[in-house]
Amino acid sequence: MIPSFTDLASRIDHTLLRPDATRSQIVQLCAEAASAQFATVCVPPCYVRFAADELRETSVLVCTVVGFPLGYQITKVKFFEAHQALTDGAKELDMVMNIAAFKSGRLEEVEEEIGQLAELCHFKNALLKVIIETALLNEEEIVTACKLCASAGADFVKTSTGFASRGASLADIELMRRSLPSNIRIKAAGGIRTRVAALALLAAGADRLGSSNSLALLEENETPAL
Ligand SMILES: O=C[C@H](O)COP(=O)(O)O
Repeated sequence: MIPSFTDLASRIDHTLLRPDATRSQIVQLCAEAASAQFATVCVPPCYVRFAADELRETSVLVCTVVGFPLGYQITKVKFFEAHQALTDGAKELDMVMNIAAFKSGRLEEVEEEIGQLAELCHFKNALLKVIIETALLNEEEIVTACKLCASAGADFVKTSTGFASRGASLADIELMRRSLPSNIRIKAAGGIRTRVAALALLAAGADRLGSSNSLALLEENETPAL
């Protein structure tokens, strides 16, 4: 079933994570999110407090990133980053999994790190999304990463940072949905540019979408393209 405008908007994180993002662009992002009623604005950590202030009289939440975009920061650094973001007003954190440790077979360390951040988020009534960066993983690794995120207490598993060689694909979402328990949600992100692509990702099992082109996803009359 095709979601209504409001339902679709409520599944989107209106995202601006470019390194050259300015304060005035964050003001515009927040105004657009309030008007369209997106789920969150996803902003760089340095703008969390500012965005929370801009959105204080709206229902739009602030989301930010941790260990972004490469994921190989040590746990103490990620924990501090997460703690500061939550103190500044973030209600959702998109944390990059330690892909380097994962690829080295150090799965317990990866799970322990996610578990620490999940516990912190839940203590502060916030949600943790874990970015596994599917562009860097094969199918077996995607399945393993999903199971590890689920057992560590993540609320969502997210496909991509938007800074790797590719973003979310339908195949990623289908595989992730098959690999995750039904209570763990999926966020598709990276390169989602059209309403047709957005609807296909939702139909494949995504619960949330992250896009730096969110307004276009709400447009009804686009040229179909994936
Ligand atoms: O987390 C979300 C991504 O950074 C968004 O990627 P995008 O800029 O390709 O839409």
